[in-house]
Amino acid sequence: MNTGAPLLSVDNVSMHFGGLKAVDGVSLTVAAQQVVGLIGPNGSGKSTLINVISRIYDPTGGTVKLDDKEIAGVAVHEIAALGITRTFQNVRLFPTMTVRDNLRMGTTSATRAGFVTSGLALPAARREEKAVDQQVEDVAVLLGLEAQLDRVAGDLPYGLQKLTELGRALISNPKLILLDEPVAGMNSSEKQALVAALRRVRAARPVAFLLVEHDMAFVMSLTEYLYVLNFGKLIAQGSPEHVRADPGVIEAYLGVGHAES
Ligand SMILES: Nc1ncnc2c1ncn2[C@@H]1O[C@H](COP(=O)(O)OP(=O)(O)OP(=O)(O)O)[C@@H](O)[C@H]1O
Repeated sequence: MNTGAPLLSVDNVSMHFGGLKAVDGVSLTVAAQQVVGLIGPNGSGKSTLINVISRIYDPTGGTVKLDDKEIAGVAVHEIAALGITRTFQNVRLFPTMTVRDNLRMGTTSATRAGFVTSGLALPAARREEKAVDQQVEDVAVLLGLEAQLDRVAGDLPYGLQKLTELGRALISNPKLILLDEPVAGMNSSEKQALVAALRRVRAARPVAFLLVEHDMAFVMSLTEYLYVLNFGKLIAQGSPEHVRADPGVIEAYLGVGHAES
């Protein structure tokens, strides 16, 4: 699947917190429109790596490139305009705002400036606001959220809040969405709804995903390629079938189980 220059290229990235090597010399790539999984036992460095890619952390070492351009120096609030958006392990919506307004918050700063200045009723600003309205409608239809647009986000069931968060990540037409444990806390019908929504998104939009998840059934059903972290280091990579049979991966997971038993 990895033909041509990768969309995302993580090269020898480390993130140390004092003496703790949370991520230690990790390299991985994500091709355009590919769905890649990042798995590993608790504390293996998955979220830390997602936080480096989304510019929450400046890595201690290594480089991250999007479309062959280094993203070091890009501010965290500028990363969506570059083409990388994300969802969080715990839902981070504006709970008192409507779904529609939460989705609007995902538009990039250039578009939002248009939205604010539309108070001046400039024709260009009005056109831009209409375009944002259309983007919101399109994403809501794609995710099955059209009936929820005027509901207050905090009143929605958990699964719909997670879909709203995905919608917010989609609204700026990113090249890459980082999903940090998207099904954590979901019941099985909510998980199925998310899998179906992600399949629709893939069919409709040219977007790649890098997803961190513990739920193996979810990972196996969606990803084309997997990377496995343990104690901050990459210990395996390959197709889901290949990784599932890798003795080092089985040991990493069983090791956790043994330590707990
Ligand atoms: N801001 C921080 N300061 C200090 N240590 C941190 C920080 N963030 C993470 N760590 C540590 O780095 C290591 C990796 O944590 P991380 O959250 O990236 O793992 P994870 O693989 O995402 O785990 P989980 O699956 O449990 O979410 C852990 O030992 C964690 O305690």
